[in-house]
Amino acid sequence: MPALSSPARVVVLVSGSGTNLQALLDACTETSYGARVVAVGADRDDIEGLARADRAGVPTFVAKVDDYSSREHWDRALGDKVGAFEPDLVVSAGFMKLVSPDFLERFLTLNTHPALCPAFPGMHGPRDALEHGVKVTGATLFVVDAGVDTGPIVAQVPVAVAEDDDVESLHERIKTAERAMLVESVGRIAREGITVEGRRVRIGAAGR
Ligand SMILES: Nc1nc2c(c(=O)[nH]1)N[C@@H](CN(C=O)c1ccc(C(=O)N[C@@H](CCC(=O)O)C(=O)O)cc1)CN2
Ligand SMILES: NCC(=O)N[C@@H]1O[C@H](COP(=O)([O-])[O-])[C@@H](O)[C@H]1O
Repeated sequence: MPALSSPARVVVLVSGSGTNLQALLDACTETSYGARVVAVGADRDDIEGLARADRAGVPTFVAKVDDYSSREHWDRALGDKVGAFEPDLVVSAGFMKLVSPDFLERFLTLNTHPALCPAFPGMHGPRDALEHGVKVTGATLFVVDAGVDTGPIVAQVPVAVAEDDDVESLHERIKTAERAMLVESVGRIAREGITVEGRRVRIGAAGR
């Protein structure tokens, strides 16, 4: 991996409430954290994630699939909007669109997912975990690849499923653990670097 800027330049992609984004924005107020959110992008307007960026004084952009003649054009436009901010790292945090191999060639992209990958990929991790009856689920931070939630794993955190959980209560508890994992991992990557060799991800020494 090429050396990261100092502080590392991070573009965050969101589709909804943006609590993971907020956790990163809060962490980035400390110079010692080592990263800076340089822009926030979304696939839709009028979401709290974009409002959080506005309040923090961080530039935003929107790329809606319907505004482009094809999914490929959308993906290229998204990549160009991201690229304009010259990120060291892209963090997909509740971004509900799959990105192409071309996008992933251009940017080292992390995604946070509310399940213990490879279990329960897709858009409904907490629901699928509950329906399956698992007693432990959690969250995974991974390097995005061309599959759906299949990329090399950076970090995972377990969360116990309670007997009286519904999808909302379980997802909220996962999100609390997920935010801490995301903030810790992105900060370490920014300060220490990251190496991805096949499916093995290492943060530290040789990664910068
Ligand atoms: N190439 C990849 N792109 C992304 C991944 C990934 O693993 N590989 N992770 C996502 C986030 N994600 C779950 O973690 C996820 C997002 C979206 C979908 C999906 O099927 N989306 C549909 C549309 C849904 C909608 O707009 O409501 C789609 O993209 O057409 C599955 C998993 C970030 N990107
Ligand atoms: N497969 C993608 C997916 O399910 N993403 C999940 O959406 C939530 C977004 O919360 P936030 O908008 O409050 O950060 C997070 O739990 C994230 O892992």
